[in-house]
Amino acid sequence: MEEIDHLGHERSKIEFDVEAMKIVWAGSQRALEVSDRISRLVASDPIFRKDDRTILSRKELFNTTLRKSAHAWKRIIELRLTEEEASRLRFYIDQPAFMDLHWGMFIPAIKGQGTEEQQKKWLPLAYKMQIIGCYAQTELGHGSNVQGLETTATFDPKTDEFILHSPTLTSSKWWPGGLGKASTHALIYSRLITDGQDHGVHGFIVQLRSLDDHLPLPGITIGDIGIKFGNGAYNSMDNGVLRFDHVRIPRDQMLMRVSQVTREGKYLQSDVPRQLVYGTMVYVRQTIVSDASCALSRAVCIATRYSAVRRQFGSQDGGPETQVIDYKTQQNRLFPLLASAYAYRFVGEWLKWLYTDVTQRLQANDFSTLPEAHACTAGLKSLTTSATADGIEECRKLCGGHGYLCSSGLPELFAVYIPACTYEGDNIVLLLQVSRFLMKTVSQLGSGIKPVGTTAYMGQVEHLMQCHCDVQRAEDWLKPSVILAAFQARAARMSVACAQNLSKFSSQEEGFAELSADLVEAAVAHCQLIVVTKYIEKLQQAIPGKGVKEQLAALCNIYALSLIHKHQGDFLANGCITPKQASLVNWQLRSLYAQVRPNVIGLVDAFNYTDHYLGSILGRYDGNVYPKLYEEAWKDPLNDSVVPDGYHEFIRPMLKQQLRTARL
Ligand SMILES: CC/C=C\C/C=C\C/C=C\C/C=C\C/C=C\C/C=C\CC/C=C/C(=O)SCCNC(=O)CCNC(=O)[C@H](O)C(C)(C)COP(=O)(O)OP(=O)(O)OC[C@H]1O[C@@H](n2cnc3c(N)ncnc32)[C@H](O)[C@@H]1OP(=O)(O)O
Ligand SMILES: Cc1cc2nc3c(=O)[nH]c(=O)nc-3n(C[C@H](O)[C@H](O)[C@H](O)COP(=O)(O)OP(=O)(O)OC[C@H]3O[C@@H](n4cnc5c(N)ncnc54)[C@H](O)[C@@H]3O)c2cc1C
Repeated sequence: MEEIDHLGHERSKIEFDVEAMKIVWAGSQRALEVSDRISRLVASDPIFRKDDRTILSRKELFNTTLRKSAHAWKRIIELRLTEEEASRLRFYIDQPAFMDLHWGMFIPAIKGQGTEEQQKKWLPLAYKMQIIGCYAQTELGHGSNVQGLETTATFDPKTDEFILHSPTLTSSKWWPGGLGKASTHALIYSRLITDGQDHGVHGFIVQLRSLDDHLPLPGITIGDIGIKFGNGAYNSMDNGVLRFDHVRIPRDQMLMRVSQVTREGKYLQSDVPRQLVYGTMVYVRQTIVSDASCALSRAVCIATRYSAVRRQFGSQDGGPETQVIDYKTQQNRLFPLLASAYAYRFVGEWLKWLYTDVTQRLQANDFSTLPEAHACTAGLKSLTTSATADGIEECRKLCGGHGYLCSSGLPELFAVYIPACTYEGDNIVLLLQVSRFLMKTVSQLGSGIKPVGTTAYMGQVEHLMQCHCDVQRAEDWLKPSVILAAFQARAARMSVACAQNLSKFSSQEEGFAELSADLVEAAVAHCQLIVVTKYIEKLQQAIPGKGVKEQLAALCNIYALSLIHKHQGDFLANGCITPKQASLVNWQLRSLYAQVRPNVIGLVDAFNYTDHYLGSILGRYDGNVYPKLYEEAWKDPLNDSVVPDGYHEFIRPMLKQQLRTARL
């Protein structure tokens, strides 16, 4: 049967080169080729099917995780996939699994915090999957406050061993992914005690389960922490609980790049900063920003395609009703999310560069950019995951009732995504780290230390405190210099106001506690400025392809102006713009929406997602929504029988009872 493209009319209107945009989104022609090839490989392999995920029991679901992971590993070896291809394979399989923590945290932690000797010993085993590792930091009683962890690792000089112990219930390790059922080893963060002295939290490699029969080793109690939010979703992951009862490990299993314990039990600190113990979190936070663009683009792709298919009201003379995407309210909710997906993509690319740069510097013992890398990864992780979680839910609402069906793909996407606001650092806790960095920057302004990198704008603080926005007409809002000036003035004024208010308190700590809500807002303003700046810088590069740069520029303006509109309270209260200029933002936004409207299907096609990856009937490439929704409904297990299983036991007696009552 001939396949009909229900979105063909939309595709015929596109004014730019979608294939060229696919390259921009993927990062390069080669990255697009890899992505395309691997996504098809996954879509065509029945072991990677995922359409039944929301109706599987927990045990069945976890079993599919094991099967998919083992099959993926087999394919990686058979096809000799490169690291980039393997990571794409993981992405398109699209099921959280213990492998994520093994490759994404256990291995990077050994690389970042292990000595050369330790890396030589452990990395080959981990690379060949002869051991499976997880990252066990969080405890039942403490997650955000890493310095408050309670697990102890006490050095015993008699045997040259550490004794790992969980002294209280709250010291039980709680949450680590892969810990519950799959991992054989863990990187355990625990307090180092030598000679009765507590040296704070350090990382230790600990074997948990036998490599022969997978049973827990003596002194170890271990299990899964239970069902999490939503059907399917993150329940494919075995987040675990772990307790130690005086478990002994050799001394050389403490990761010793940052500090060492000698054979005699002497504690030594190398000249690398203590914060490197937190280095794996910086690495993962950076990856989470790129992931945010993927999750948001996926939801936006579904909502955009469906909004072009769905029609409500407005039929003239019996003609078709209006496509819901043509309602200005729909555009005002959807297009800023589309723009955000692109914005997060570009800031994610930049953050990856920043992370690579700081890693190279650390290897050369240059630690100068570490505080900025920490602030940027923490802040952008927080900003992008919060906006993405809200954005996915908005996309569900943009799809009306059908968005609530699991077959729309949106409920599972939302459920799997929202913990990103919590893991790798609660988003508020992370923004408070950014605000500390900002307050330090402001306090150093008079001392001759020139702010650099993402805080360079603070160097013109005197100008930014009094400058006036230049906008007279709506089109003036299209000038990058005008947009940047407004965002810089807002960020600088909010930080300076916080710093001035902090100085009114007798202690810095008291001030921070009291003003934390304002400090978080200042941190958000700073992070939004980074995203806008990096998007504008991206547009200064050569971008080939007919109309591609124009579309990206329109989206950049939508991103920035929709933020000014949303946060106009900040911009107005700080005198960065006038009420008249705020209203011109809306005029310009409407005109930008009209400009991108014919191109939105092209802009989501450029993500190049397969129907398998999208996992959504509403987001199907061909837009053939209604017949497929109808077909899908009949596949529900409830429809296996016409009369439900409990009819004779529950429904029939009730009906007969009513009949008897009625006769009475
Ligand atoms: C088929 C398969 C085959 C192959 C697979 C291939 C690929 C798959 C691979 C990959 C997937 C990739 C990656 C994804 C992996 C996983 C993601 C998915 C799931 C997520 C799993 C979740 C894991 C976790 O959640 S782990 C636990 C995370 N925990 C936290 O984030 C805790 C948050 N708390 C903190 O970070 C800190 O405690 C704090 C809040 C920062 C406070 O710390 P502390 O009290 O010590 O600090 P102070 O405030 O006093 O600050 C002291 C000083 O230090 C500076 N600082 C703090 N942190 C850092 C840092 N990280 N770096 C640098 N500097 C730091 C701080 O600014 C202060 O500085 P000053 O003294 O100068 O002010
Ligand atoms: C799905 C998932 C996977 C995870 N995987 C892992 C893993 O693999 N390994 C691992 O070690 N951990 C893992 N974690 C744990 C995760 O890192 C922590 O849950 C996270 O760091 C938040 O810490 P918490 O739970 O202690 O939150 P809490 O700190 O208890 O937060 C509770 C509330 O208190 C607020 N709050 C806390 N401190 C402050 C403060 N100073 N100022 C203002 N407000 C504050 C927070 O904003 C939040 O609203 C995972 C968690 C989840 C949900």
